[in-house]
Amino acid sequence: MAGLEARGIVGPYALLGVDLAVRPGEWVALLGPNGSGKSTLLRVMAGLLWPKAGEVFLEGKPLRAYRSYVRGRLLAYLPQGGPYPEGLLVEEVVRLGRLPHLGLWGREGREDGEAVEWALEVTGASRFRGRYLGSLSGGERQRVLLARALAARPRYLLLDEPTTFLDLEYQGGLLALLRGLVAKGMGILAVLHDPNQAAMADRVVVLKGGRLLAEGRPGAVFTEPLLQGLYGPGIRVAHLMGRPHVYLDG
Ligand SMILES: Nc1ncnc2c1ncn2[C@@H]1O[C@H](COP(=O)(O)OP(=O)(O)OP(=O)(O)O)[C@@H](O)[C@H]1O
Repeated sequence: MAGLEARGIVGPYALLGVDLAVRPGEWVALLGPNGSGKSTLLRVMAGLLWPKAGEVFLEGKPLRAYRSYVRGRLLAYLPQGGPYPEGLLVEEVVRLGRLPHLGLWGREGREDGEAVEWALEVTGASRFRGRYLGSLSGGERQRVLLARALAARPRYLLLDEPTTFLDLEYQGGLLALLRGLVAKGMGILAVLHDPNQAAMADRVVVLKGGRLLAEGRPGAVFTEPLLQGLYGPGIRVAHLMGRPHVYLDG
């Protein structure tokens, strides 16, 4: 079946039995308090950590049965932090995203060049192309790393707090970009701390203590009782233009 699916994931670390699926053309936001297991789950679904029990399926086949270059064509992952290839030029960093597509001799073709140009363009990173990654600000670097993930032209994109470091304009740009990618058929799973950003997704999944606490449309999941249970009594929810807006009542 088309999709990236985690079934009954137990361990490593905090995960106590989690089921989560993302389908092509769907944007799922993953939320939860610090330490609830979001990054761990993302890394399990990216094939970077192996669970103690349970299995991840990619297009119906166990993720561990894929050769890494085949998996790398289908699945891209943007981590939360480093290490970063600081000594590489931005264009070189983004070209790394094409590695799963290159043959034995690593020769790049027209399609590879086009994918790199497209990724630099849509992330607004073109103007940094000749600079070293290590010379960029945190937000600029984040856009380049997203471009590297997109350059693979993956079917599924896993993003761990992609809006961190971005100013408000680029946060909006990134969320609009995700919406556009989903409209073209990409499946996206993004860890987002801000419920207002998560409310733009098709579906939200909330983790607490390594278990799935709630899942569904943002408007159905983001209620005051649920959010207050997660983040404290100061959370309020207003509804504007059919979408929940979450704020702190100081
Ligand atoms: N390498 C590790 N060794 C031991 N414990 C770990 C390791 N990585 C994560 N953990 C633990 O697993 C739990 C979940 O961590 P994880 O990073 O998945 O949480 P998170 O929900 O992404 O948190 P945050 O919102 O703070 O990023 C935490 O208690 C963390 O300390």
